[in-house]
Amino acid sequence: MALAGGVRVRARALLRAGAQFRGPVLGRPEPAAGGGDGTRRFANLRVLVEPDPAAGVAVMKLKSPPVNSLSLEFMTEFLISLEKLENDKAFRGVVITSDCPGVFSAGLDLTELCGQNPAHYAEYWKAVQELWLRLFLSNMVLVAAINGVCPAGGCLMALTCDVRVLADNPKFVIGLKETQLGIVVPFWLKDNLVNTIGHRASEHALQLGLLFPPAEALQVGIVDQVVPEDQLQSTALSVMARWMAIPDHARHLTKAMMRKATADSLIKHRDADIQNFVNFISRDSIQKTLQVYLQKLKQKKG
Ligand SMILES: CCCCCCCCCCCCC/C=C/C(=O)SCCNC(=O)CCNC(=O)[C@H](O)C(C)(C)COP(=O)(O)OP(=O)(O)OC[C@H]1O[C@@H](n2cnc3c(N)ncnc32)[C@H](O)[C@@H]1OP(=O)(O)O
Repeated sequence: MALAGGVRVRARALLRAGAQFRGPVLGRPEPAAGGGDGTRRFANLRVLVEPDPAAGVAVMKLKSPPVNSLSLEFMTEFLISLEKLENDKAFRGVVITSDCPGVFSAGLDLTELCGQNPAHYAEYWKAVQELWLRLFLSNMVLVAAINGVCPAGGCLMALTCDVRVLADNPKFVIGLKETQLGIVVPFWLKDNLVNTIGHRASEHALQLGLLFPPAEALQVGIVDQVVPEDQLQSTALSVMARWMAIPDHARHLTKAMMRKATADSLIKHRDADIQNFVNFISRDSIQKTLQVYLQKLKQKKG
C-alpha cells in the first residue's frame, strides 16, 4: 500500500529537506557503528531503525521526545521508514518499541489540534488514518514491544500489530481513554478493538475509557503477553521468530482476509471521517477543552 496523497507530499517535502536528517538520508542505509557486521542502521529525526537482515527483522524505535506524540512530522517519518522496510525483500517482520523512557506513545499530538485551521486538521486526520491503515494492512509481521504508557493514539498504533508484548510495570497502562477526555473514538478504531478483545469487553473499555495496567491488560486480551521489563526485547524477538517460521505468502494473505472488512469500512468512508473530525475539532467548546487539558499537562510539573 503506497502513501496517500497528502502524506506523500509531506514525505517528499521531508526528503527534500534532507539536511534536517541526522545521519544518512533515508534510503541510503549506513553501516552500523563499528561496521562490517552486515547490519544496516538508519534513522531519521524521530524514528530509529535497527535492521537485522539476516533474521529478516528490523526494530523500529520511536524517538520523538518527550512522549512520542503523533505529530505530523513523526507520523510521516514513521511511514517513510516503514515503507522503506516493506520495499526491501530482506525484511519480513518489524518490532515496534519506544526510545523514550516510560512512554510508548502519548497518542495524538494535541498541539496539532489546537488553534489551527480546518485544512491543517484535515491533513492531520488524514495522516492518522494513513498511519492506522498502513500499519493495519502491513504485509510484514508487526510485534509491539510496549515499554511505556500507551494511551489513546499510542494504543491505536499497538492495536494494529499482530502481537503486543507489554513490559510488567504498573505505570505502563494501555487503552483507549477517550471518553474520559469527552471524545469518542472513530468507528474504525472501535472495530480494531472489538476484533482484538471482543464486543462486550470493548463496550466496557470504551464507555469507561479504561486504561489497563499489565495484569488486567493481559486478562482482557488487549496485550498477548506481559513480561519483566528486562525481557521485553528478547521476548518480542522470540515471538517474532515463531511468526517468521510461517510461509509469508499464506500468512499475509490470511492477515489480509481477516482485516479487509475493517480496513475497507474506513477506506470507503475516509472523506466523511475527515469531515467529521474537522467539524468536531473546530468547535469552540472542543478548542477550549483542549487548551485547558494541554495547560494542565504542562502545569503538572510545576
Ligand atoms: C481534551 C482532549 C481533546 C482531544 C481531542 C482530539 C479529538 C480526537 C478524536 C478521536 C481520536 C481518537 C484517537 C486518539 C486520541 C488521542 O490520542 S488524544 C491524546 C490522548 N493522550 C493523552 O491524553 C496523554 C496525555 N499525556 C500524558 O498523560 C502524559 O504526558 C504521559 C504520556 C503519561 C507521560 O507523562 P510524563 O512522562 O510525566 O510527561 P509529561 O510531563 O506529562 O509530558 C511531557 C511533555 O509532553 C507534553 N505532552 C504530553 N502528552 C502530549 C500529547 N498527547 N500531545 C502533545 N504534547 C503532549 C506535555 O505537555 C509536556 O510538555 P512540556 O511541559 O512542554 O514539557
